[in-house]
Amino acid sequence: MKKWIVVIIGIMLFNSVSAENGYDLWLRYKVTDNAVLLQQYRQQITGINCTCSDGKLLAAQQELQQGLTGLLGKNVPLQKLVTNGTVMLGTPAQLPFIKKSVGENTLTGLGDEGYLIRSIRHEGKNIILITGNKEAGILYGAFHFLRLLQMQQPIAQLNISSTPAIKLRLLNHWDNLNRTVERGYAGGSIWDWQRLPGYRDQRYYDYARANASIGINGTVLTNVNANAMILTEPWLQKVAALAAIFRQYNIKVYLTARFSAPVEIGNLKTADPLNEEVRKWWKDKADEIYSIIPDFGGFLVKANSEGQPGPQNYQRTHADGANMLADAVAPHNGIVMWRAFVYSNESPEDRFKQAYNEFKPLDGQFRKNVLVQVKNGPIDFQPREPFHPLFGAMPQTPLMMEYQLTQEYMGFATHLVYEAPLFTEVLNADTHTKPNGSTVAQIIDGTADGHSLSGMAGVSNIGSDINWTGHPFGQANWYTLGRLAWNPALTPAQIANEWIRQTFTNKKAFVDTVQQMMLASREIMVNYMTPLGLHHIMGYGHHYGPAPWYNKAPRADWNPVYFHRADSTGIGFNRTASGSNALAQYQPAVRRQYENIATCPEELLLWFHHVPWDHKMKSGKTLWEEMCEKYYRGVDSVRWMQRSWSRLKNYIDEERFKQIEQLLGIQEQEAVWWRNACLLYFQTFSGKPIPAKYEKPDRTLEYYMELNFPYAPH
Ligand SMILES: CO[C@H]1[C@H](O)[C@@H](O)[C@H](O)O[C@@H]1C(=O)O
Repeated sequence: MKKWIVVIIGIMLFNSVSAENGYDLWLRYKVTDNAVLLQQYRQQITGINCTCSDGKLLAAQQELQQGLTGLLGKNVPLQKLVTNGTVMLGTPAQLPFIKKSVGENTLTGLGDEGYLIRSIRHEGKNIILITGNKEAGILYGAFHFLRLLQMQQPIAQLNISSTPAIKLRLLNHWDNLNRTVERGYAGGSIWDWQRLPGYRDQRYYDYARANASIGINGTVLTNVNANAMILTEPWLQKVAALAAIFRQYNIKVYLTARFSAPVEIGNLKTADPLNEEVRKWWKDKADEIYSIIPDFGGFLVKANSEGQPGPQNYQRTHADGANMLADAVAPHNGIVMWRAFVYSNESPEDRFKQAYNEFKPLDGQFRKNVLVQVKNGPIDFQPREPFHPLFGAMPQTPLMMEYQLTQEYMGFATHLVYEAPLFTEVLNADTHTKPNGSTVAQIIDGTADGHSLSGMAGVSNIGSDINWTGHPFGQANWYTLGRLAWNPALTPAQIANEWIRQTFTNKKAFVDTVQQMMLASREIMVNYMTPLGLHHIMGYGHHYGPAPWYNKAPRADWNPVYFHRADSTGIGFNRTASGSNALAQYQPAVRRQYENIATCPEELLLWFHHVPWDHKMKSGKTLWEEMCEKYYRGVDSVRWMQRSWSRLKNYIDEERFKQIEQLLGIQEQEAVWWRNACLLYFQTFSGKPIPAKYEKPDRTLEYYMELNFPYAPH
């Protein structure tokens, strides 16, 4: 009998230690597994003192108590007394000693969301002070403090101050009201509309905690391909229930506004933005929304793009449309994010150019509370794109960055692709629009042109899967968005390091290996999918797997052949003056570099040039040989990731180890698929064989051309 009890308890313990499904994201708060450090932490942290008067402070205090109790493996009590090791939370207004101890200037510099974490002496005791002018800052400071412990950093002499560089740090959900998610690969939408507002799922709290921990302060709940129903009263009540939860975590809710809503749900005959009735309808609608959700953030709008209605339906401009909505929300301090991802109904000669052509002339015409939201590149979230030429081209308008966390063109939730290198590559690009510094980062953080409104958004990769993002490493992309929006100067290595230590373990061998994998993963994907500036050669519609041969789409610019333009003379899209001249949209310094085939970075070559197959590359190889080399290297590198991962079995739980092992297995097969399909197809133009030194494709081009999604050659 006794033996059985021991066995059962043993199994329970084993399960509680080993059951890891990724739900906790990077907020695991497991007991510190370094005995020396644990002892120190236990002495340095003895209790929490908080003058909690407000929801955000309460959230900070709860998180600290939960986190510290977990990390220290003992109860960390709330206490009124100040003792050695007290973690004290409060604003200078609540704790007047702070002003003297910290200094007024330092406090002013923190703004509304910044924080200080300091080891100080107070009432003769050594305490850790977490303060900010507003409760929001303290919440962020509390999460930073927990991060230090999760990363096993020293906390003896803390003197940390931090403020966000970007004001609006947002997730964009492409979630539909029927709980499907456009381009979502991690299950259905986490918004349980049917049971809202009555049922407040624990997931909403955990979602908010995760976002707050990385500084995300807003979420657009609904798809940009919008449904006007969300703006009706019963749905707004559901939104209000979410807003009530998120508010405590300093997260505002935003909605997408369908431009034709006045017609669809308002019974008007028109949605013309200059029509008085229409304008009044939106004003009344905004008033109604704010009466239900007093801190509503505002609207995100996709208009006159891919069939969505917009002001151009009435011969009005994007500025007319945006300003009408901006006027409606302005009395409530709301904002409008108007997307620049537009392309017309007819196939353009070069889709690259359309956003710039439509928006640049409107610079200066938008209201103060409008931001134009621009995708990182000119086409559509490809594995590599040059920076969008609108960055720097509209100095009078705050431009907001839109990244895509969900991996629509990067292997869905199947491939391990860490996106931080892609994001920072764009941020660090110099637009050359100002003599003294005008990187994309400086454009979007508002410093280049003196805008106080600034923003960065990521199209969410979150769904109802247990681990939120489908692929366990998808969490890192969500994590990255928040951290980069807070501080665009962070490097991919820093962010990866933080994420790995919190999500898995601090063990050096694991951290080093996984960090290397993550940092390499984006370029690896580029190599096996679209090396040397190839783009948009994926399967039509579903966007999964290679289909460079496809030419049957209803419009030319949805066809891969439109983008790669391979023929017997060469491959690539000529966007120089002798071609579409899209390069004219960049500043001369950028244009000159890209338009000269000798100075154009090879990684962007086929974005801008139609290059002969025997063109000599920097390596001395011909273009064709180089292309083969890249595709083969891409596959080899996935195999390297597999080998690296296989050595890590003993460092983490079996569940996540196996998941990632299996996913890497599929990624390897699909990298081979991309490589073979693309090279076999392009070979029909290059006229040269795949060099004999490489492993031979074991399938024919016809085989790949007949594959139909979702059937991949596994
Ligand atoms: C929401 O629609 C998406 C569409 O599904 C997607 O394929 C493309 O990336 O971009 C569109 C957009 O960004 O509006």
